[in-house]
Amino acid sequence: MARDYSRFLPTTPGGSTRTTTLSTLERLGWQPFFAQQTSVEDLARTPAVRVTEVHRDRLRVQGADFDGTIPFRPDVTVGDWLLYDRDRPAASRLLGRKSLLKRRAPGTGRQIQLIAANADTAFIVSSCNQDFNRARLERYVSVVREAGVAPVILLTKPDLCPDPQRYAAEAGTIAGDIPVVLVNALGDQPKAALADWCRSGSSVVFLGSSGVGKSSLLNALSGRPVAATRAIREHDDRGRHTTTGRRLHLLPDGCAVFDLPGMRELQLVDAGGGIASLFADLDSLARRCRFRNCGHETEPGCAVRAAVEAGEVDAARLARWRKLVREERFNSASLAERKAKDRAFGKAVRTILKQKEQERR
Ligand SMILES: Nc1nc2c(ncn2[C@@H]2O[C@H](COP(=O)(O)OP(=O)(O)OP(=O)(O)O)[C@@H](O)[C@H]2O)c(=O)[nH]1
Ligand SMILES: [Zn+2]
Repeated sequence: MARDYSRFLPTTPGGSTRTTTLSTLERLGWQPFFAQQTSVEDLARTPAVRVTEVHRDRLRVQGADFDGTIPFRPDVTVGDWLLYDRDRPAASRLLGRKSLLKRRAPGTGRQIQLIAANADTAFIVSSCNQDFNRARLERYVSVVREAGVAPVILLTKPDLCPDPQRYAAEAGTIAGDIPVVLVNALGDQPKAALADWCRSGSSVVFLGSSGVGKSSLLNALSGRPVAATRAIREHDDRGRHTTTGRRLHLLPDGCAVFDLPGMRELQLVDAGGGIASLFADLDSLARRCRFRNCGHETEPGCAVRAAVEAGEVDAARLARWRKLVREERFNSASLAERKAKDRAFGKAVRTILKQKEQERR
């Protein structure tokens, strides 16, 4: 990223360097939402900086005329805004987030991992081939909406498919208000096709399975190879995991793109609100079930099953919804809750064993 040297240039009469300084911040994604949390005095004392890279031990932060590092902090992720404290960088104030993508960390601890903060738009990328999976798209849409990010569905590889419109039509029925874009990630289409969302000062992220073209899209937008695509990585003896740091690429036209190697496949976490909004009809039907915790399977007085039987609700859609809700419940149950359940189960087992023991005597 080029430093902003405008403050070293003579100011034009009537103008001030302040506007140029501000525009550098705006290029980094500074928006009224963040400015509202600060004051002119705050900013003079502790300038606003954005976290543009996350490494194991440090964070790279960039501001209007600052580009440096601060020690790693677990409560901060790429895309966050901080008020940089020169005297105690590690104590820099974290500004409230516009959006936050997070996931359950893989492994047994299943802690929450912060992935990317303050993204405006998430491109949910899928290809016009066997990768296309409606349930998975719905899952992504739920996660993204719950995170406070606006979803856009991108369908890549239309050039390799005899009937790409079929995929676009199917994706269009997931939710009427989510834009669906067919785009060849390898050609010169991406810039124009994504221009509505990749505006100066906005932050976007590509999410989706491996191989759908996320790196290719990022490269197409930046006009040069910034992300190693799979075709290249496969010929690279250093292997696939050469770039593990998460970062924010600042494109020449002022749009910021998250690059999240190995983190783009999200597990549902706290996506309840997103699922409810995507399946609003089923969600409101479920409120009319006799039992509040109805599983919509065999329970009597189930309004959801009644609607399926009446042909008002598609059974496959109900199945996808149930799966999403189940997965979300599992992922969102805190570790403590799960431990409590395990303990209760252990206790029940011990009670039964004791009873059996007594019966035998
Ligand atoms: N023909 C065609 N090939 C594409 C398109 N998009 C991506 N590819 C190819 O598909 C392969 C995977 O693309 P990548 O951009 O590396 O995919 P990715 O989503 O970044 O993959 P991961 O980094 O593994 O998550 C590469 O060989 C690309 O050249 C497209 O729209 N059309
Ligand atoms: Zn029910």
